[in-house]
Amino acid sequence: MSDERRAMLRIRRQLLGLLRDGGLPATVLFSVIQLVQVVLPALTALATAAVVNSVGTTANAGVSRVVTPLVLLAATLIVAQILSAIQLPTTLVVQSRIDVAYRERLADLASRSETITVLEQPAVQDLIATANAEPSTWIEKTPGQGSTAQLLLIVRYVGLVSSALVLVRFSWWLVPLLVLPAFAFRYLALRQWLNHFRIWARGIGDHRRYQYWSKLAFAPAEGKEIRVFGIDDWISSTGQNHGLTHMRPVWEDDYRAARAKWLQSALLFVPLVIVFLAVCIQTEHGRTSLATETVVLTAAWAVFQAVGYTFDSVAVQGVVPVMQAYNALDAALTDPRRTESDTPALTRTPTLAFEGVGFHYPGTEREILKGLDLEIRPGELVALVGMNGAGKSTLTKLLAGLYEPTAGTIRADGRDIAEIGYAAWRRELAVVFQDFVRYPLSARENVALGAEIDQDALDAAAREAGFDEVLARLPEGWDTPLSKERVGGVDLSGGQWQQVVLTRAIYAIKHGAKILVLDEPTAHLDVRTEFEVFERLTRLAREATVILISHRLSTVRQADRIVLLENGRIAESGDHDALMELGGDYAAMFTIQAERFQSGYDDRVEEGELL
Ligand SMILES: Nc1ncnc2c1ncn2[C@@H]1O[C@H](COP(=O)(O)OP(=O)(O)OP(=O)(O)O)[C@@H](O)[C@H]1O
Repeated sequence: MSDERRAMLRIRRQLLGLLRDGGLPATVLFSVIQLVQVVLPALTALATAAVVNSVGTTANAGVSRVVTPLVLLAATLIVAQILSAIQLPTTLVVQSRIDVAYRERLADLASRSETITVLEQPAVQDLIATANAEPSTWIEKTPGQGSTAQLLLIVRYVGLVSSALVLVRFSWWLVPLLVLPAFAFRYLALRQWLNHFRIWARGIGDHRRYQYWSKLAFAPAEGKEIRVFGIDDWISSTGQNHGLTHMRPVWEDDYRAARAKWLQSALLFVPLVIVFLAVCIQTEHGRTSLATETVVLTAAWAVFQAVGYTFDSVAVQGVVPVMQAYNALDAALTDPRRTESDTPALTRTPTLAFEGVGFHYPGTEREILKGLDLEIRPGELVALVGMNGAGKSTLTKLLAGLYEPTAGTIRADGRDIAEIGYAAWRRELAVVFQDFVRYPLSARENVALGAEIDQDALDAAAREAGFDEVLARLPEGWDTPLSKERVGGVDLSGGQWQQVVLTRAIYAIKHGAKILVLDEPTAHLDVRTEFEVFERLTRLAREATVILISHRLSTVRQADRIVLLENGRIAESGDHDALMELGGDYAAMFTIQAERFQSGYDDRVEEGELL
């Protein structure tokens, strides 16, 4: 068996396995409906034959002979109606349950990698986009649609066997006469579909561009510019051009396919006509009954229905790229060292030690950190300063275990944090990144982020982050959604958002986190608010170690220690007075900033208040 076939078989098995997620009752009901539906044509054939048969004998045997077959026929027709009525809702329930479970597994998979190194690879991002299974085109299918289609493909063979069994009772040669052309019909129809599929997919780039340009007109931000610049005609014609470039080859293929349909039609009708004529001639000569004729013709048509239906195969094809991407992600994101533990990694605030830490980002050569040594004592407030691009944020990402050092080790009380296990280690940290996420959730949810709600601790954290004043102005206080897109929601300013994430970090400390890492948490705050927040952080440092990155040297001067990062190493380290006395780069940077303040650069600060 070729590798391609083996891979396809694996995906088919996987799709069938997904049916478990549909829930037992719904999946069983779905399967029964499909099964009954495919054997119904054979049953209908038999019931119809029984009716036809009984009509001929009524005169001799009385009305009762005809009632039973009629009831049988009516029952099959009623069952068919009932099944078709509940088929759609059952299918939707099964499909959506499978999709929900699949997406949960995919999210689990994405968070399985301890570091974000793999996630940053463009190839992995492409896989994630495909595995996400959000069909934006008719050729793409979700795992739920694929797995129900795969089940149907199998069930249809049951339909084929039941119709073949009915036929074989009358004449064995009817089976190959009908089944073989039916498979040939299926082969041709599928080939045509797959070709259509390929042509459609080839122009996917133009299709996406068409979608982009078509949506532009409705987007509020772009809508502003479109109106101001008067470019609506240009936008719509550009979109249309992409649409036409994509669709022209597809339409040409449609015409070609329509012209080639005669062969498929011949495969469908010639055997049926032969069977029809053969049965008619036999009936004519009294060798077979009208009832037999009815059965044979109905069952013959059912054979074509069972085999000739290709949409299920097309649906399975539509989910193949999704499952391939999922399997590739599964392999790429499996981290053999992952440790799962609910117990806290540390019992007390540890001494942190960066020992000869070197680092370059994956896929790049440039050393961002070069043999960096730094020790941070428990409860110390360390300010990390340096020029743009010096590697300050990189250092915090290494501390959070998002990347692993390419040289050296980071230790907590002597233990390598990689050995502790990053998941357990991160529970000891509260981190505010520069590019934090603004969740469209309530203020309370934005702060607690899934942690248990302790309202007193939330209020205290809000006070310490200076967020309490903003909260007081929010229409629903803690319950106010922090997004204009939510009903009753509000938009916060950049500085107010920073107060939200600061509150989140302080709340985490109140819930046991032992190290607070703040990457420019106050850059958007006005100088006075920043100063107040910093003062509160100084008090917080008694509960936890605080590592703070800031460019405002006037604010960080109160830190226990200021560490200047330069060329991937620690260039200067000490408290403000010691570094000023040293007269190095820190002193120079501080003097420049101080002069700017004194010359009235920021009139919100009273001279001398912060410096
Ligand atoms: N994901 C990444 N992949 C490759 N290079 C990166 C990545 N993130 C950052 N860098 C590079 O690493 C260097 C250090 O960046 P980093 O963000 O650590 O600096 P920083 O000291 O925090 O700067 P700033 O003060 O501007 O925030 C920069 O040159 C940056 O371009």
